[in-house]
Amino acid sequence: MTLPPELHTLGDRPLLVICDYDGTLAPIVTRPEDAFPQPGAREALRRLTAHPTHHAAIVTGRRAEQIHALLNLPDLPVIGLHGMEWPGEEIRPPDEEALRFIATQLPDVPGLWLEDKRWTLAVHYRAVPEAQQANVEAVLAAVSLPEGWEVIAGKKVREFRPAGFGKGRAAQQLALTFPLHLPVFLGDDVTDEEGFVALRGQGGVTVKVGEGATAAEYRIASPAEVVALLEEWADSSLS
Ligand SMILES: O=P(O)(O)OC[C@H]1O[C@H](O[C@H]2O[C@H](CO)[C@@H](O)[C@H](O)[C@H]2O)[C@H](O)[C@@H](O)[C@@H]1O
Repeated sequence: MTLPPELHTLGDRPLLVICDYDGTLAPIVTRPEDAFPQPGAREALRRLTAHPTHHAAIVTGRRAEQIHALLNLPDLPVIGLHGMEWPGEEIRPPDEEALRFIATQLPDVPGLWLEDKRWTLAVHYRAVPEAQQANVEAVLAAVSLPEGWEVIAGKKVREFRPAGFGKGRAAQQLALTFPLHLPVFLGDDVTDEEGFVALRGQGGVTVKVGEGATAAEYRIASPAEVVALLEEWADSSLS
């Protein structure tokens, strides 16, 4: 494993380590309920959460409660639903009419399944036969959106959500909450690109996990490499 050398020496500021979950802390698998953390991820995050100077947080497209169930780290802040859900904050009621309107337009294709997150709707097509996936993408792109809604692309998923959120805003807000810390954002998916752009604008460190075009400054290969970095940062102390 050869990690970008700059990531070993991030300077003398305490770190604010912001991680995405799927594809970053857990390998991508067929069924979201089977996406268990990469070995070592939980312990490294536990140590970062308890660290005297560094901080850690998760920013995810999932519901925060799912991440808490998977990681079992109650003290680790989790921002869920692409920035809609913040620890200790009341989330506005879901727009059920908008969700119904979207659902009525979805295609009935074998293998397609809906992940109802109450506030957003993720349409997964990983199990649709490969030859039909481009067509499914086109149909999902043509769904007529309720006012104030948007659709975002992820790995074999399209997610319908209220506009005005996103990982970029979430990462920015976290960075503003800890202005003395150096924000570091690790993510693997298209939705993480907003986070990379936002934090590059604030002098943060951005790390893309895996292949694909990216706005991140650095790239590493896999969740196993994420764990190696988290362990190293959890070991680091400021002199
Ligand atoms: O922001 P994240 O923490 O990365 O969450 C993004 C989405 O992750 C999940 O779906 C993705 O991972 C699944 C498990 O590996 C995979 O089966 C699926 O194809 C991927 O799209 C999750 O189900 C979504 O709700 C999240 O938005």
